[in-house]
Amino acid sequence: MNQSKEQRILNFVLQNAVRGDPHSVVDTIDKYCSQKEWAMNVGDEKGKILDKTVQEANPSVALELGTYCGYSAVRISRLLKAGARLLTVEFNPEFAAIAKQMIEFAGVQDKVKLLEGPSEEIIPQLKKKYEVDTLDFVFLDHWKERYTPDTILLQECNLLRKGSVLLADNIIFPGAPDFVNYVRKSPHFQCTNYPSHLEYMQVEDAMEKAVFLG
Ligand SMILES: CCCNc1ncnc2c1ncn2[C@@H]1O[C@H](/C=C/CNC(=O)c2cc(-c3ccc(F)cc3)cc(O)c2O)[C@@H](O)[C@H]1O
Ligand SMILES: [Mg+2]
Repeated sequence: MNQSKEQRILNFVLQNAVRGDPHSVVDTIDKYCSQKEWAMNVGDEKGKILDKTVQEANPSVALELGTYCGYSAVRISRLLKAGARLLTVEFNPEFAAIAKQMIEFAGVQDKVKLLEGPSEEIIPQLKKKYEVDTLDFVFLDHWKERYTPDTILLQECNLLRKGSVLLADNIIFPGAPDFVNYVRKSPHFQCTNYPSHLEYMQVEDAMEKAVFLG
């Protein structure tokens, strides 16, 4: 049976990137998805905004919602300090299997824990099952209509602390209007908008940073 696009992306990385080199894995995925088949990785332009936000936050514990092929998991984890970790959540088993191989090939498996399941089930387990106290950084890149309910759930589960940084992809395209309204209207978040472009396209997009104020 013919391969999925995600399998083709992984194969291209396995054949063209440098094993153990997360930077080369990120660049190789960008090369494939800009030249051969578009895919919904955050990409290099928005990836640079992600990099800066992660470096500023310098998280000990980071969470990603929506692993997909593992592009941003590799991109984030390559910047983490020794002993820091990224928990990434993916509920599609095919995508989780691809991402697992991508993470291992990049050599960041000691920093990344892939949690397979829906975010609304995983988030309430983070404290007890995954020994999380609070989250220093959260990257939201899963289903756009889930950004708001999951942000509320993170607060209900006491997973945010004063200064926790949320960064959301696709604020313009496909768009997350209820999330933007929610965080910008909330007295508990200080928001910053970062205009950019949709991955691999000349289409306007943006990221939104929302810092939890406690
Ligand atoms: C139970 C559903 C909510 N909880 C969830 N828990 C765990 N994983 C979840 C998830 N939702 C979705 N996922 C996973 O996240 C990923 C989904 C991401 C959704 N992203 C998009 O739709 C998206 C879409 C575009 C896009 C842009 C232009 C266009 F023409 C078409 C698409 C660009 C992006 O950057 C995107 O992020 C998948 O791997 C999916 O399996
Ligand atoms: Mg996205």
